[in-house]
Amino acid sequence: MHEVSCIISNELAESLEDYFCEYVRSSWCLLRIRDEDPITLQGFFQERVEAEREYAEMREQFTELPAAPNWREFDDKEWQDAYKAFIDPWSYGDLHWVPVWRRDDYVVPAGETAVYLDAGMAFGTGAHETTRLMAKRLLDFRNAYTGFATKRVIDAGCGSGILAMSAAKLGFNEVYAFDRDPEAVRVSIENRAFNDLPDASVAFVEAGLEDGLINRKADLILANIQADVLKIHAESLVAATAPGGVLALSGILAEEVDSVRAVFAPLVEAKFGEVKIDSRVDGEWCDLTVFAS
Ligand SMILES: C[S@@+](CC[C@H](N)C(=O)[O-])C[C@H]1O[C@@H](n2cnc3c(N)ncnc32)[C@H](O)[C@@H]1O
Repeated sequence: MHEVSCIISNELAESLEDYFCEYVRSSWCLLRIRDEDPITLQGFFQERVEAEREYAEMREQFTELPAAPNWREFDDKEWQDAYKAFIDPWSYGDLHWVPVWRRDDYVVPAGETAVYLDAGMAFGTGAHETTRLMAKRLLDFRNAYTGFATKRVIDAGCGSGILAMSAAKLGFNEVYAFDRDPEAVRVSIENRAFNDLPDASVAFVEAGLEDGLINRKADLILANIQADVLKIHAESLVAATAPGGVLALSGILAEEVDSVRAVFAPLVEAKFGEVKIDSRVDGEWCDLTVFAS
């Protein structure tokens, strides 16, 4: 495994976030451990030539990136151990997210639900606040319905498949998940197999928000994608929400929540005649959840 990294300015980090969103670049991340630290651009690749190609493409657009970034090579075991050391099981209510390599030593109480995961290069280890906010909405939804098994769930931007598989394992039998990143779809399908879920129990499809929601309706939509993208696709997200359903949005920073609400509220009011929107906070992140009446 090859790591490429360099320190970048806050302004460049903002532009790169938009770039990563526009072009699928799942091998890259922006890292700041403590508030006072500078931001590091970091990429992980199996092949160094692939890293060099993507970095060179980025430098064409962002000329302030250094010509000679830092390179580090890990052997596969060292890399796997470093990655695994960061990820712990997490549970909320009766739902447990367990790294696959902890399958044998993590005890799931009888009658509770475990989802086994290896997110690999996809987003969705279960460690992020934005994912956890969605788990809470999923459990609220499950708890609100006794006949819940007939409810349809969509996971928009499924990453590792963590939310879609949680829905399937909690008993929802019409779960449709999509992501525009082919690597995320590959990882999701692999995770579905780790969980012994039949293919038909949760569909994982490569699609973007512009086409993934066409002709679809769901009683619960979970969309943990960044605020700007949610705003662009607000009409399709509201259109895909069934009457009486729930549209749960995440990936929203606290300072962005009002602007997301301002885009969604009039659409919800126009479609459902009433606006019931709730928001929860976890660290610097918020969700925004619409209850369609
Ligand atoms: C923050 S991750 C969420 C992953 C997972 N659902 C979770 O909650 O942990 C966002 C995911 O949305 C995908 N994504 C971003 N923009 C998208 C778009 N326009 N259409 C579909 N997927 C998108 C990304 O590839 C990424 O896997």
